[in-house]
Amino acid sequence: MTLVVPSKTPAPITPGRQALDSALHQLGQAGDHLGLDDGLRLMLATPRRSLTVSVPVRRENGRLDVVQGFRVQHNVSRGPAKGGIRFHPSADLDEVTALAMWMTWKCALVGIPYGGAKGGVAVAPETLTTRELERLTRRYVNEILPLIGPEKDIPAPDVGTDEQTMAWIMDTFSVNAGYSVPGVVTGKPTALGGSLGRAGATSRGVQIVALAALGRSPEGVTVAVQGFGKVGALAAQYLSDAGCTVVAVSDVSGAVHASSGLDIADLRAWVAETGGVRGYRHADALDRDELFELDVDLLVPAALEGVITAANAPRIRARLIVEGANGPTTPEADEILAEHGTTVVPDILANAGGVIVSYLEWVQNMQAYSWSAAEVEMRLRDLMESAYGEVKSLSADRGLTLRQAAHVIGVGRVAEAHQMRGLYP
Ligand SMILES: NC(=O)c1ccc[n+]([C@@H]2O[C@H](COP(=O)([O-])OP(=O)(O)OC[C@H]3O[C@@H](n4cnc5c(N)ncnc54)[C@H](O)[C@@H]3O)[C@@H](O)[C@H]2O)c1
Repeated sequence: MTLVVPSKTPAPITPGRQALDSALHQLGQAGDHLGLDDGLRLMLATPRRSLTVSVPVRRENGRLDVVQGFRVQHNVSRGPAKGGIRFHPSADLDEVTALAMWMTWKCALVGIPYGGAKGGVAVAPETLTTRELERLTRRYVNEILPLIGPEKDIPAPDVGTDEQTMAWIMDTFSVNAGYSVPGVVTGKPTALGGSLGRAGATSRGVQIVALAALGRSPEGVTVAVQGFGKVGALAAQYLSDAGCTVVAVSDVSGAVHASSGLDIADLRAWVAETGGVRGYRHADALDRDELFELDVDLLVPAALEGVITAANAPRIRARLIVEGANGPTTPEADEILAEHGTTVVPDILANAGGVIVSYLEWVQNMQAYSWSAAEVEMRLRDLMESAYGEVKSLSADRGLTLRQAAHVIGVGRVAEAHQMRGLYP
């Protein structure tokens, strides 16, 4: 059964609505497999709390702009809500709801005691000065203040936000509380209680599951990565460090290709200097869309959702796709890839390294204690490898794709929590 939840977004279909439709489709499939009743399906399809806020921001030239912001807590049956905050012009309530839903299943799948949430502000951060960005962040936090807190809902970085954004959030929340509350956000600078290993955690997790799914020596394995931000750049770096040959990467500025392999450290330095991969001198320029069709072994989408569709899936030659991004593959594309025998390691498993180390950061904050980088990485590796093993074996036992198996496990654990807690009143 595919669940249909009324949308606040009118036609035409937006990218956010497509993401929410995909998330509901995946939930519907898992619900069928688990035999969930309609009432429970409706509970799981419906966010517990959704807040839309207007965020006024004073620009440097004195003009006042007002942008929309959102915070959605999809489910809190297993613990406090957890999920990133995105600053991107296409952020809307549907997109944020889909991303929050995926967070719920992801936390349950990797066995950490959180529910799912997400936040977004419909703004292009690169068009704002640092001071404008700080004012916008603080005002947005002030608007969503009633929802967040270390025991209620803990934000983290996502597209367009970073450690600095988290520092402003932590400060704004703490000033309002009257004392320092490091546990209100994760992905903070280490100077404020951030965890060692958090910055590269999502990418490290991508590397761990990619190597497990390859099932052979990484030497000679060719890789293409879409998106060269926080997740994509370090995923490319860690895969390259492991012995893979990263032949192509793209970002919003363009795409570059070198059949003998890119020097990822050098390319990261180029991006730090120029702002994008475009024009990198030791590689050829490539059309951004061509990256998906390259004859590579491994494809890592690490930008935005809805990029692998029925239109380009038939031309994908990679035998393995590891989803660094959330929701990069539409359900129609998923079917085509499954028919072609392409293995897709789904987002809720592949990019769970970020929320795992966020959880470890929060545990350290709540205990006023810190672990070494090696301890953090060991715990991350343990949780990623055991979740991968569970998904792989359920997929083999029941003839499911890895995405279906991951959803059956994640949705099943949340459904069980609901059933055990019962319904109040
Ligand atoms: N940051 C995290 O810890 C984390 C954790 C789990 C999942 N994710 C997911 O990973 C994805 C990337 O997040 P991030 O934190 O790296 O964001 P980011 O803002 O740091 O990077 C996004 C990258 O995507 C690129 N991009 C945007 N549009 C593109 C296009 N059309 N073609 C090619 N590249 C394009 C940007 O230029 C940038 O390089 C998102 O789906 C996010 O939800 C992030």
